[in-house]
Amino acid sequence: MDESIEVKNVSKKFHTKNGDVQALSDINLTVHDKEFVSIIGRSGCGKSTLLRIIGGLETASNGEVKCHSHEIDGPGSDRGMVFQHYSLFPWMTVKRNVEFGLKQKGTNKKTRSEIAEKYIDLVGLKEFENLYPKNLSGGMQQRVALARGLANDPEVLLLDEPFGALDMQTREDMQDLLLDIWQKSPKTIVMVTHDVEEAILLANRVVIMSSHPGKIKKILKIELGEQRRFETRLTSEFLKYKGIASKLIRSK
Ligand SMILES: Nc1ncnc2c1ncn2[C@@H]1O[C@H](COP(=O)(O)OP(=O)(O)OP(=O)(O)O)[C@@H](O)[C@H]1O
Repeated sequence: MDESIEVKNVSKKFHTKNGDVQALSDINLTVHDKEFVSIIGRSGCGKSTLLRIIGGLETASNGEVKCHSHEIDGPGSDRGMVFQHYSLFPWMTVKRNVEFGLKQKGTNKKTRSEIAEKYIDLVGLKEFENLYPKNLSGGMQQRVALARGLANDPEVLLLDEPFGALDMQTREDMQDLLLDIWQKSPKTIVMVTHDVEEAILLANRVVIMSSHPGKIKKILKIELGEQRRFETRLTSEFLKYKGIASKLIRSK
């Protein structure tokens, strides 16, 4: 399998007026092409910092980070990010928001309209494509953000707590949707989450981090097959993984 993301000996220190914060220490992680990796750990363990370094929004203090063998030195269209707080453009309709990245890439009007409509339909917002973000609920805005991330078709999709602000039911619907999309057309995804079940249900591997400084404690391979659904959570294998991961997160 080809390597998509390579993180080698990465450390990150933030300098603040109250002193230095060692957010990450000696992180080594390889994400393969079309692999789904989730990152989980206690608050402050450096999950978002690691994802932001991969996204090129933050630079590592030490070590190297590569995407398809190219050193990452800033954001790039090969890596798309979806955040918890949607970051939609309030002055653009749903459709324009989804089309935005395609327009930046120079995709012609007809093609970007077709692609945007496909993903808007996929996330169940067909009737809302001409509305503005302020007229949508949080869950709907999150679906727009996901549609935009997918429409850009980056080689790597980086998701930072993408469903964190949603109620449980909407969150589960979104997880099902993401599973469905990933099973139909796999792509490399790295997702940060606080939710152990979400991490296990969606991923091929779960990276469990420890805090202060943020380190990788364990990488858990999840062998639940490709055809996962909401009901997979009820299986004994799933509960076994949940038990192992929960214990690792709590352990010192
Ligand atoms: N820009 C920054 N300046 C200073 N310190 C920072 C900055 N960003 C993050 N940190 C610190 O780095 C550490 C890791 O933060 P990070 O946001 O990556 O953790 P996290 O695991 O994503 O947390 P959470 O689960 O609460 O979102 C924390 O101690 C945080 O205070």
